[in-house]
Formats: sequence, C-alpha cells, structure tokens
Amino acid sequence: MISINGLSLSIAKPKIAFTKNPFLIPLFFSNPKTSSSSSSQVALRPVFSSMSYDKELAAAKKAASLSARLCQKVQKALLQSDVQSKSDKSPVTVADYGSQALVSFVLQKELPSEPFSLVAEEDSGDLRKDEGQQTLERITKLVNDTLASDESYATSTLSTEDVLRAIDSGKSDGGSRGRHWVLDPIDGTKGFLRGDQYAIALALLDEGKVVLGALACPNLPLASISSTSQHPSQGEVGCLFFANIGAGTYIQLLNSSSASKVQVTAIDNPEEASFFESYEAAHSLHDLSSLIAKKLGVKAPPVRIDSQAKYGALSRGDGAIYLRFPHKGYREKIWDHAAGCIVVTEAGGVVTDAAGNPLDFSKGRYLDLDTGIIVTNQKLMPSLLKAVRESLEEKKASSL
Ligand SMILES: Nc1ncnc2c1ncn2[C@@H]1O[C@H](COP(=O)(O)OS(=O)(=O)O)[C@@H](OP(=O)(O)O)[C@H]1O
Ligand SMILES: [Mg+2]
Repeated sequence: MISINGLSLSIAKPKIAFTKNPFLIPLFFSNPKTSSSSSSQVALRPVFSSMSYDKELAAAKKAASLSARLCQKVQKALLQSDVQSKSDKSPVTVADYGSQALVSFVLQKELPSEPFSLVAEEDSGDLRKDEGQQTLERITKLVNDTLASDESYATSTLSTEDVLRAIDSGKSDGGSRGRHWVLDPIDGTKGFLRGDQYAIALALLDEGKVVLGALACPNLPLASISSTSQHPSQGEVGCLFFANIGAGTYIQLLNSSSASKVQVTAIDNPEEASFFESYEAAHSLHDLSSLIAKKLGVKAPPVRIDSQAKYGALSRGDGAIYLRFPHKGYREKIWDHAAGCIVVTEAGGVVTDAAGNPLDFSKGRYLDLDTGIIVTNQKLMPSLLKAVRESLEEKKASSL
C-alpha cells in the first residue's frame, strides 16, 4: 500500500519488472489488441505509474504557484510599458517572460539530478535587442522579488543574463522520446490584459505522453462558475489544479496546501449541460459551437472564458462540454492543451479532436489535429461526436 496525494493505493506486483527508463515503473503492460496482459514485448504499451512522478509534480506545483504570484503582481498594476507586440501581432507582457524564466529556474533547482528539456511559448529575441534592455531589467527584478518572497529561494538572485538563459531553455522541440516539460507561462494573455481569466499551464511529457499537469488559474474562483455567474463578486479566488497520471485530479487554493479531489460532471442529458468556449471569437468559431450545442439540445448559453481555465472549470464539473474550433489554418501548440488535457482526463473526462482521436503530444511543438478539440464526460461524448460530425458536414455543404 502506498500513498499518493493523500490517496492509498494497492499496487500489484509488476508482471514485467524492467524498463529502459529507470524513472518509469510499469505496473503492468496492456496489449491494445487483446486487452490481456502478456510478457511479450511485441505491440505492448507501458501503463505509466503515478508513483514515478511525485517529486516532479511537487516541483511543478511550486513553479506554477510562484509564477502565479509574479503574474498577479503584474496584473494588479500593469504599466503601458509592460506590454509588447510579438511578430505575429499577439501581445506579450513582462509577466509572460518572467513566468517562463521563473518556471525554468525553479524546475531546474528542484530537480537538479534530472536532464532538463522545456518546450515553452516565449523566447528572448526581443529582450536581447537594445530597446529590450529596460524591459529585461524589469523582468529580472520581478523574478528576483518573487523568489525573495519564498523562504526556500530567499537568497537566490538571477542576473539579466540568467533570466535570458532561463527563458531560452524553452526552445526544446519535445517529441516522442524522453522527458520534456511543456509550459505556457501565461495562457490567455489577452484575458490577462483585460483583467480576466488566464492560466500558468505546466505539464510533463514522458515518451510522448502527458504524465502530469499543474494548472494555476489566479483569477478563477474556488466556487463554481456557471452560465449565470461568470464573475462572482465574492468568495475565495485563485485555484491550482494538478493531476498525476493514474492518481486523479485535485484542486487547491493557490495560497493553501489543502487539496480536494475533483471529478467531471456525471450528467448524461445534454439539455442539462452548459458549454465552454474561447472568449476571443478569433480563437474559436462561435457560430459552429452554437450549431453543435443546438443539435445536442443544450439550452444554456455558452460560458466564454480565456485560457485553459476552461479545462480546470470543466474538470470540477462547472460545465459539461468545451468546444474549440480555430479558424482554418491555425496550428494548435502543445502548451495550450497539455496541462488542461491531463487535468480533465484524470478527472474522468475525455479530450479528443473533432473526429474523436485522442490528442497526440508526441509530434513536437504542434498538435497535428483534425479540425478542432472537444472535451466532455464519457457519457456525453458519443452524442457530442455525432453532433460535431453533422454540424461540420452542414457547414461544409453550406459553403459549397
Ligand atoms: N488564431 C487563433 N486561433 C486559435 N487559438 C489561438 C489563435 N491565436 C492564438 N491562439 C491561442 O489561444 C490561446 C488563448 O486561449 P483561448 O483561446 O483558450 O482563450 S481566449 O481566446 O483568450 O479566450 C492563446 O494562448 P496565449 O498565446 O498564451 O495567450 C494562443 O495560443
Ligand atoms: Mg502564452
């Protein structure tokens, strides 16, 4: 019997006690074709044990929580000079850079004996230019002030060069071999700038599979958000969702250490369901979502919030469905979904592309997707898939 995240688990003696990766302990191997366990190596997939990732999860929670502290400070008193525009015209702030530097630094400090690879959104190109110097100094101060606020890092001080290096450690290409951290230092930067929802989304890939996630949502209330109360004016705010493969999903307040297990909703009647979608119409086709919702019989209006806070809210049953249909040609990045995906699946939900295939995080920095991403519980997925297929066919026919 072992205890993981407060859960007591009985672990069967492994039928095969070897693995190429000493950090992985397979509980058993399942053969996807026969569903029976076997000692043959042919066509076998390891089923990962959560006990391998406890210290990584602790490091991820610490990194995401400290970054949330930095982001909250910036959002409270945002200066005009804190916001810049990237080459694709999307906004980036000192908090995006500071969060990435902080996560990179903390993960490496907490896990000094592990090889470090990070796939993350930002790079330091603009900060290395002459006109980026003031911004870089502001970021360095934010990072050092945040470290100083934590007793285990009170004596750590980063130079501007350390900060640039920490940001640029996020250039890894990820892939299907080995371990890679995946980070969106601020997911929903537009929401962050509006004073709304955003998330610090951190996940770990092992052999191409997401094995843990820490999702900090500094503006998400602890109480449920629903279609009728998207902005509750009172109650505790600031949630950290975390999931370790095979061990479920938990939520705690960002400034507390007492966690509770969450589960997706059990409803099976779409008429009782509400659905999430992007706040920004440029990020997801709202018309298509409303057609799908109508076909399903969903009565509630969409709940539009920024970032992977949608995955977190769904994992605790605030809503039953998340629909994401980007405009044609957009390629989804792995950091926009990795943490959210495991937070939902470990809470009993299902995350697929529009054709019902699981998301594949092993292909590098991008997801190779069919059309969109849909998320719901196991009971609603068959009817959701049908509604999605019919709606996409209708949309295609009407554009001919
Ligand atoms: N054109 C387009 N289509 C689809 N998605 C896009 C697009 N452009 C950006 N992005 C990514 O969306 C991330 C923001 O998350 P959401 O779409 O969930 O939230 S919201 O649109 O801000 O409400 C956002 O994450 P951040 O860049 O971290 O803010 C982007 O990665
Ligand atoms: Mg971002």
